[in-house]
Amino acid sequence: MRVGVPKEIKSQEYRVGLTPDGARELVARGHEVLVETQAGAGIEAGDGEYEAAGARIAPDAASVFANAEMIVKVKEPQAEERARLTSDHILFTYLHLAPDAPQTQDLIKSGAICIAYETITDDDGGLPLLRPMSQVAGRLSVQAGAQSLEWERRGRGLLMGGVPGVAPAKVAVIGGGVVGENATQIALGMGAEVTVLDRSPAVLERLSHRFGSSLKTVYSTKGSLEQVVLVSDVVVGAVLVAGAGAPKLVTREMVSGMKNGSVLVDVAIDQGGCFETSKATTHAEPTFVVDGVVHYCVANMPGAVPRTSTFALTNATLPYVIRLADKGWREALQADPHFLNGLNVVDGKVTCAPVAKSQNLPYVAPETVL
Ligand SMILES: NC(=O)C1=CN([C@@H]2O[C@H](COP(=O)(O)OP(=O)(O)OC[C@H]3O[C@@H](n4cnc5c(N)ncnc54)[C@H](O)[C@@H]3O)[C@@H](O)[C@H]2O)C=CC1
Ligand SMILES: CC(=O)C(=O)O
Ligand SMILES: [Mg+2]
Repeated sequence: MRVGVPKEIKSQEYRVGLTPDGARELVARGHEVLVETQAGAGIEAGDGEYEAAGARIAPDAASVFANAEMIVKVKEPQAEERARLTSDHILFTYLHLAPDAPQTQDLIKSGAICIAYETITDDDGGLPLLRPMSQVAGRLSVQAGAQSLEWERRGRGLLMGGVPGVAPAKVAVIGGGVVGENATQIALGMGAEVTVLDRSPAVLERLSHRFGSSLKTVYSTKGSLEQVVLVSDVVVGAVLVAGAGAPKLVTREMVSGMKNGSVLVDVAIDQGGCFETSKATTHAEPTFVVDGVVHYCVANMPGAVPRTSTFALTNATLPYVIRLADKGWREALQADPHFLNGLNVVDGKVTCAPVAKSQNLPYVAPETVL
């Protein structure tokens, strides 16, 4: 198969969909790899490294899209990239379609086979291609929260861990999955006072077991959530209902009741955000203030650390890229119902139930399109 890797064009996105090592694996299996010039600049993988791995370098995105059967990316295709998609393409990348009607409409119109990293499942009930970026984003969320607490950044002027004799910041983490667990680890490591809320008792039990009495766990209800949020200095939003728009758990009213200079970090912003006052921001201008509360809502947080993130991402995605290239999309998805859960849009039909529901579109079961 001809596999194309365009340079990412989302604001401040320096990851790349395939490393030179990944290209080497595909080439060794008889596939052709076409990489846009400078696509690996953010991980210091020059064109020469891709060429040494057996890939060809394309001068621009247009020639990658025109000559590749499968496009492997990191972020959801931007409008300019969507315009290049045709019914001859397989698109394999993060999509986050539930809150994104314009993208969904463009993918429907393209006729392409669109497989989303974030809805592929595994036997343990996890999301193996979201997991590595959730690990990165969870850890980064606490760094972002700590920085946003600084006075010059319009925060309360608190040091996350305090110092002897002065109390640390209070951090609440809503959602104790992969993002939540990684945020908890870093926040506790920095010396913050940390509370995790989740509506799954099993999740709370797992975290309580891992972190012991240094972590407070709270079963999440409207009432308990409000109580914790109102006294917190930093709140990390880390909930997910796979494929669906994030539930708005923190209301505008709760936000206005928070202390001035408190910080909300909405990691769930890629699924629309779990704070009512959130709107997506970029690394160029990551924060804004509503009712005195600093909001950090960057939808591609791992893009800030492209080296760590690209390698972590491609460790997870490469085996799936290889299966698609070796077998073709139909056979690869037929062989694995978890992989099939990644199919979001095909031939103009929406095959991911939560996406169809979020946007009032007809749903077609993915098994029926194979
Ligand atoms: N902004 C960014 O750059 C990035 C964002 N993300 C996003 O972070 C979010 C979280 O991802 P993961 O941790 O991997 O998901 P996960 O599935 O591992 O964890 C989500 C947790 O939320 C809990 N939850 C769901 N609804 C809830 C509710 N109403 N109240 C309390 N808890 C609730 C679940 O029980 C689960 O424990 C996703 O939206 C993901 O796409 C992930 C990576 C990067
Ligand atoms: C998962 C996601 O949104 C990201 O890695 O950018
Ligand atoms: Mg206020």
